[in-house]
Amino acid sequence: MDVAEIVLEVRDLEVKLKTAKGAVPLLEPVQLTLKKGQVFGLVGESGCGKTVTCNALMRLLHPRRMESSGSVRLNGRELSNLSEEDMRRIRGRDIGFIMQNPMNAFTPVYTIGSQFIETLRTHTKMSKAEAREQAIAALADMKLPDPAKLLKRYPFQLSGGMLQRVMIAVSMCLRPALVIADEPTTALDVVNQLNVLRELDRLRKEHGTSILLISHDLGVISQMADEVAVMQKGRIIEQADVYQLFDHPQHEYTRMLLNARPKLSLGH
Ligand SMILES: Nc1ncnc2c1ncn2[C@@H]1O[C@H](COP(=O)(O)OP(=O)(O)OP(=O)(O)O)[C@@H](O)[C@H]1O
Repeated sequence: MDVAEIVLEVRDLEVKLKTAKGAVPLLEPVQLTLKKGQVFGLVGESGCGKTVTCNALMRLLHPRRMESSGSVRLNGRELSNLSEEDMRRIRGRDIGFIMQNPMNAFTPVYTIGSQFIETLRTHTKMSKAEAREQAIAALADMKLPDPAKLLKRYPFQLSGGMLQRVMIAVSMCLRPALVIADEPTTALDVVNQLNVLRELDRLRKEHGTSILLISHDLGVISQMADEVAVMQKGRIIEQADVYQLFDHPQHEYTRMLLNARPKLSLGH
């Protein structure tokens, strides 16, 4: 693989839970490599360690309860030894994050506009007016109607599907190299699921963003991912190209997940 193409390289990422009786492993050494513009699917049932993996990548684990080790490189830069301040700059600017429940991503007492503009200004030198213009353009790009009006709304005034698209607009606006999408469609109905997946796919194609897509749903993964890792009990048990994994699953657990998947189609 051409090194210049590698956006994220994770080596021996381990997480342990600190308990009174000693450290309990939550994540066995994980290896991941994401190329530019690639969608990497991380799949597995509830509690297998998907969220712990992405929190460890972003260094968002609770330091008193968990410890992690290993190497995480983003565009060649090692993240594991950066200061907390440098890491804060990277989150949001170089790594975008889309979470399962968009309502949790926004503070209920502030308008969408003030939160969007604040995020942009934290990471750039934009004036308020410039940030507002950028926010409007990003919302329009996500095909959200009347973006200027939308900025004046509060999160609870939007449907789940709209709010999820606002979150994608926020997380993609600064053109991060990597977006971590943790169950981005689980809280949505089927129509909104498809719309959100289509938008993610389009943004990846247009901007070459790499996406780490976390899901328990192999139907979603099959539509989006190029490469897939299957996780069980904190361990990656199988990893392959999406066609290889779906046509020739090696592990019994993968076969079980495949048999349980719902049918979705992006129409391509
Ligand atoms: N703060 C915490 N304290 C103690 N244990 C935790 C904590 N967070 C996660 N765990 C444990 O780590 C394991 C992995 O959890 P994780 O949330 O990563 O699973 P997941 O695959 O993301 O599941 P889901 O799909 O339900 O979000 C689980 O056994 C969980 O109980």
